[in-house]
Amino acid sequence: MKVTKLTTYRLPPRWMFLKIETDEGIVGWGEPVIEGRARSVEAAVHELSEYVIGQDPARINDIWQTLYRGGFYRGGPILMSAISGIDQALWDIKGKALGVPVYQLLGGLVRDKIKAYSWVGGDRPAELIDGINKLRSIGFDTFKLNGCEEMGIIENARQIDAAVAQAALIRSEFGNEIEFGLDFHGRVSAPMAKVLIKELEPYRPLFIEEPVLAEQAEYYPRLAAQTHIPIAAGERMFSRFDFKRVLADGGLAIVQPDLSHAGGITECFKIASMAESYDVALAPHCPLGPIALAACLHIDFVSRNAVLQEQSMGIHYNQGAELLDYVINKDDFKMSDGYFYPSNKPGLGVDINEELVIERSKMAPDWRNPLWRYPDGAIAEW
Ligand SMILES: O=C(O)[C@H](O)[C@@H](O)[C@@H](O)[C@H](O)CO
Ligand SMILES: [Mg+2]
Repeated sequence: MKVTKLTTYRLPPRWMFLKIETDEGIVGWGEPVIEGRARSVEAAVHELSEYVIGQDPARINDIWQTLYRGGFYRGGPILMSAISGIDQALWDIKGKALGVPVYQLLGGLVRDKIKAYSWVGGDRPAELIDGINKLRSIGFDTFKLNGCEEMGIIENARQIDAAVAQAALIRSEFGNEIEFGLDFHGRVSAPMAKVLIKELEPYRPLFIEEPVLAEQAEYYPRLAAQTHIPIAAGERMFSRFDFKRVLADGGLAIVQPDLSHAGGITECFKIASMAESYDVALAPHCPLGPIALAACLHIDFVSRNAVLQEQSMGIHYNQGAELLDYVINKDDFKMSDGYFYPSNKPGLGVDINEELVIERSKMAPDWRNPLWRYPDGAIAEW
């Protein structure tokens, strides 16, 4: 079998799908994208396609190594997201050619289901109680919300208290009936992370995500030493080589590689195993579409240290399309009582409605995240 064509479709809300065709008629789908830089990743996919077209799609490892090492420069969000989507599509092809789900090719199920969590509250957390109640009614008991709004490098007590108040409100309303992660979203400086985490201790969030920016990863062990709250990060790390330093330095209780940014199934399977060797949990990051989510689930179903799966149903970013809009059979994502269950379909197990994809790709938005500024006009981390 040989790869014959790579086609990309930028789509609402802010996604990109990649279709890889072969000379035997088997097609694989991937989701290479960096939210807000879709066109850059699209260019990277097509630049890398010369190393994929004409190749045997079964040789995923060799293609991955060629894409990663073949251009001298390597890593980073754009190239690794392009590699991720190509990798996902190649695994989809392999599973379809062999008639088995990808997780069977990775050693089979290590669990019967994986717990999902849902975002609540949006960019500037609001209506948390209503949001959580609505999501509880469809089976979720684990949530994630932004831990704060803009946070100055040195912030005043009012902002700190406002951030803490939302955690206090959730605990006072729901006690320990539900769990919630707080995503600092990289908005918090290292000095303020110490202050905010200390004030949050009494409310016992399930984890604190990206307490500082990935470029400040040396603070993870220092922050972990001052708190009992598990620290999570990983969406802005792009290969084993980013994760190895962080795992060796310690501090992370949960790694959150993104299957569409950190090298795809091939690389994230290895990252999951590296994390397990440090007794670190896995919770793949996935605010994206159905192909990315399917790729995450295959890794969840073969990784003992997988604990939680992010998914984007109802996420505040999904304006113009929802998670399963482009999926022909919504039951591909069997979900009940807040858990996802493995699909028995071959490959990634997602049948994409290509006709709809082609039609909606004609109105693909150039999504951008908001640009936040402090009162003094300086750029704030969003
Ligand atoms: O945890 C999450 O889902 C992420 O922090 C998410 O909010 C961002 O990755 C966003 O998608 C960037 O545009
Ligand atoms: Mg996050």
